[in-house]
Formats: sequence, structure tokens, C-alpha cells
Amino acid sequence: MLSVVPTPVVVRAPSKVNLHLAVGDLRPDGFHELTTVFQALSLSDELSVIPATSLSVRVRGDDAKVVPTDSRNLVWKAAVLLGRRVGREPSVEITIDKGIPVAGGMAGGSADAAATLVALNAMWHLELSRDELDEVAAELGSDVPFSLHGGTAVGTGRGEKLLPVLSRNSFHWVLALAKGGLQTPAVYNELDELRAKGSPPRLGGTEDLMHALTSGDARALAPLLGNDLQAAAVSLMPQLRRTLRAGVTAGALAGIVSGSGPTCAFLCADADAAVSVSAELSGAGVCRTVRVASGPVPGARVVTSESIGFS
Ligand SMILES: C[C@@](CO)(OP(=O)(O)O)[C@H](O)COP(=O)(O)OP(=O)(O)OC[C@H]1O[C@@H](n2ccc(N)nc2=O)[C@H](O)[C@@H]1O
Ligand SMILES: Nc1ncnc2c1ncn2[C@@H]1O[C@H](COP(=O)(O)OP(=O)(O)O)[C@@H](O)[C@H]1O
Repeated sequence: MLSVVPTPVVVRAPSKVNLHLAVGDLRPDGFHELTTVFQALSLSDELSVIPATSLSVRVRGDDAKVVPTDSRNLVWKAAVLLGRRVGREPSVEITIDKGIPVAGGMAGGSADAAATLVALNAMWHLELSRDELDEVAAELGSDVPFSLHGGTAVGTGRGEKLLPVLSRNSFHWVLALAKGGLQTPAVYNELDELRAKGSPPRLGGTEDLMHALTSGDARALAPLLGNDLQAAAVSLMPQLRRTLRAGVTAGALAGIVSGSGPTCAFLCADADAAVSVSAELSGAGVCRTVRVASGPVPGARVVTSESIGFS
């Protein structure tokens, strides 16, 4: 007898770096008004989703131990929220293969949430529009809409309102992953405290950065990278100063804390330079491990989905 066993819907979702992260004041709703330029990077997570009798989450990879597998996981929240919206029980088994550092400022949880929306949209044949998926994504977290879209985009509001940016060529990055993570709310709080005590310089506009992206010239882009949260991340983890210096000494064009950190992202002149910077940085003893990545890459997307018949 032939029984059809559905194979998983597999979705890949990118990490991100904020090329520019200008943080405005704290809003009454507890979020900060942002102007940010996101770039999606090839360092990614992969999600496999199969139908099941109840909702469950498994996590694999180096950082798996520190990721919750219950209702605290963003993929759990995403499945429940989408299920509620379309009137379905989210009875699926979700396996996350973690390539993105956890609590690293690279939107790993957001990537997984976006991947869940894409996977369930496909598995349940929902055919939800971009706008509908965006609405659910924004409810899950400020970075989730960007994880859906990928590429290079300006984010405003709390980061969830996106406009695509024209970007030529691939940029080559080396990522220095830290020992331990930083919690995003703690880093925003630290910035508020630093600002209350003094006035750390605030980032300016993005006009020159947009020109550098259009030209596709890494050397033009390098001096324009900026992150208002960097001072706060360094204040909470002072050893990041050494990491940032070491990347530039190793030959990167510029280094920046990624989002709320503590991952440091180094822009390199080309792919060969990235390999050489990563080798030198690995030996410098200033981080847990090093990864090479490029961007921009697309947002969360299905990479395989098919059914196999077994007799
Ligand atoms: C800092 C950034 C930069 O892209 O990314 P990460 O470094 O965390 O990846 C984002 O703003 C993080 O976005 P995300 O991680 O989705 O945050 P959310 O779940 O929406 O919010 C978590 C908490 O972060 C703070 N938060 C977040 C966004 C924002 N515009 N202002 C804030 O103050 C709030 O304290 C909020 O309660
Ligand atoms: N799918 C997930 N992957 C990683 N972390 C998750 C996930 N779901 C929930 N979390 C929780 O969210 C926190 C922030 O994780 P992450 O999204 O990786 O970092 P960041 O906000 O710095 O980009 C983690 O400390 C973890 O407890």
C-alpha cells in the first residue's frame, strides 16, 4: 500500500547587521524611535517544519543549549499567532538548525520567527500577501519584518517600517562571535542611562551611506558605518573594544558592533580579504569564534518542500 509521508518544508532565514543604527528617544510604549539601515547576511538559520499532533520545537547547533524550546521561543509564538489568525491549530514539529549566534545582535530569533511564517504559509497553502505576513511579523518583534524581506532596507518606527534600498555588489564581512550574549532591552536601557549622564554623540543622516551602497564600493561604505548602541554594548562588555581594534589591525576596512551586540561585524575589501581577516582574528584570542559572511541576501524563503511516497 502506498502512504504519502510529507517531507519537511525547509526555510532558510538570514541574519542581519545594522549598517546604520540611529536611536531616537524612548517612546511612551517602551520602544525607541529608530532610523536604521539593515543588511541581510548569508550567515543563516534553517528551519524544518512537519505536520504533527501538537506543537513542538527542537534546536540543534552550537548554541542550542541556551535557546528555549517552549512558548518562550519566537517560533512557538509565531506558529500560535499565525494559527490563531487563520483559525488553525498550530500542530507542527519545528526543528531549528542554528547558525546565527544567540543574543548576538544579529536577529537570530527574528529570523526563525520569519521562517516559521513562511513555512506555515506554504505548508497550510494560505497564500497570505506580503502585507498580511508583515502585519503578523511586526507583532512578533521589531526586526521580524526585515527578516522576512532581507536585502538592504531602511527601517523606521521601531524598525518595523521598511523601505528597500538600492545596493550594488556583495559586501564581505567577518563576524566575531562573543562569549555570551547581550539582552537587547538591557542595551537600550544602558544607552538611555549614558544619555542621561552626558551626551554621547548621536549619528547623523544616511545620505552618504545610500550613495556608497548604490556605488557598491566597500571602501566608501566603511567610514560611514555607525551604531548608536555601540557605546552601550561596549559599556556593558568592555572587552568588545579590544575585539573591534583587533579586526581593523587584521586588515578589515572598519568594524562595528552588530545591533545591540555583542557580535562585532568587520567590513572587508573583498572575499579574499575576509578570509585573511578571519584567519588572523581567530588567532588573536579576542572572541569565541569567527564567521565569514556576505550580504545582501534574500529574506526568509523556502529551500525545499516536497512529498515522497513510501510503499
Ligand atoms: C537592536 C536591534 C537593531 O536591529 O536588533 P538586535 O540587536 O536585538 O538584533 C532591534 O532594534 C531589536 O529588535 P527586536 O529584537 O526585534 O526587539 P523587540 O523584540 O521588538 O523588542 C525587545 C525590546 O527591545 C527594546 N527596543 C526594541 C526596538 C526598539 N526600536 N526600541 C527598543 O527600545 C525594548 O525594550 C523592547 O521591549
Ligand atoms: N528562535 C530563537 N533563537 C534564538 N533565541 C531565541 C529564540 N526564541 C527566543 N529566543 C530568546 O531571545 C533572546 C534573544 O535572541 P536573539 O534573537 O538571538 O538575539 P538578538 O535579539 O540579539 O538578535 C535569546 O536570549 C533567547 O532566550
